[in-house]
Amino acid sequence: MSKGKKKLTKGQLRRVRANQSRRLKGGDEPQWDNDSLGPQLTGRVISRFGQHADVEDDQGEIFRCNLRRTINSLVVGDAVAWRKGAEQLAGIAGVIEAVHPRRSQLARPDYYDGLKVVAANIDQILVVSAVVPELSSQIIDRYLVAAEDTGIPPVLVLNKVDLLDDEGFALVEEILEPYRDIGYPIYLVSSQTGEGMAELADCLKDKISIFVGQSGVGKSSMINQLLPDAELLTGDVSSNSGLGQHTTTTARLLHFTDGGDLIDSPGVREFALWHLAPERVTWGFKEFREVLGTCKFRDCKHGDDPGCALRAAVEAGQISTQRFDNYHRILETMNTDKPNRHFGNPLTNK
Ligand SMILES: Nc1nc2c(ncn2[C@@H]2O[C@H](COP(=O)(O)OP(=O)(O)OP(=O)(O)O)[C@@H](O)[C@H]2O)c(=O)[nH]1
Ligand SMILES: [Zn+2]
Repeated sequence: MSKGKKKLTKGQLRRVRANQSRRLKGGDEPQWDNDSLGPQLTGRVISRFGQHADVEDDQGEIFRCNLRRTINSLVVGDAVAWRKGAEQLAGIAGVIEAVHPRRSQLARPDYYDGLKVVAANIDQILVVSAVVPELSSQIIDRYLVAAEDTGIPPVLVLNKVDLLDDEGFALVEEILEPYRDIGYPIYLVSSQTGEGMAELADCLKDKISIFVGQSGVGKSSMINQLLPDAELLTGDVSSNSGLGQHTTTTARLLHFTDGGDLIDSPGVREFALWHLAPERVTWGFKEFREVLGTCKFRDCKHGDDPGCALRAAVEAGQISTQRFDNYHRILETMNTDKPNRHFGNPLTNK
């Protein structure tokens, strides 16, 4: 403000403030009066950016919408009630009025918001690993714990099986056996030769899935095969709308060729267990649950503690040694990673 400027009266100040807050909340966006809005419709948010969201209606048509100010959280995957405007206003086709209750949600740590929800109504998390560069049960367990924490069922996918000979297959089966035993579905695939991909497509049908896994395991190769239009993944819907380049960093919902949907975004892919308390990690090993609470000491660390029921179960062959060892290694690395635990990914150290 320049020095010579006259002070505003109280009324002027109030109006300026009201305008400012309206602007912050997207109040400068075009609004329809009730008469020019159609009947309430159902739809699904396939992309969210700033004060807008792209809503897909039941016929598969996409409409860019404003949000009613009463909506305080809206993410990709949300089921919404919305109305179409009589005509488009500045590229906006309608307004989202309400968000239906979510059956699941995925959050990631955020510098400003603590945990930030990034996607909703996900039915399954595909934990992708690969023969190359490395098949690590510890990395699988990290993702499984993170998935268990969300309550969204995980599915294991092992890619690049084209690189395995018979001996390799036997080794892989050995590593995967503990997961079969505790009931996780497992798909062995090659996105290169197509082996196992039809079965995987079947598992994706009628569900909203996300793919997680370390860089290089072949998520993109796999997704590109399963999607009708690979460029959609990095495509920028906003380029012709004048609304800026928001979509490359935001999560998006896309449709698989054989049915089912994918939610994809860099943020979602990086999802991991930065933020979990040690007890939650223990709980994330789902076969431990029936034994937990039966150790001799309530604060049992399940190490060398006397009367540890978990260790006894491992010794009795009820719980896999591989899983038990991974559990301890994960806790150790979480302890040493503490300073950046909330803002870095322990899987990639980024
Ligand atoms: N042999 C073989 N190689 C594969 C297969 N699937 C993917 N690859 C190769 O693995 C490498 C990594 O594949 P991407 O699809 O980029 O892996 P990604 O998981 O998407 O990696 P990020 O994009 O870094 O997250 C590429 O060189 C692919 O060609 C497969 O089934 N068999
Ligand atoms: Zn114990």
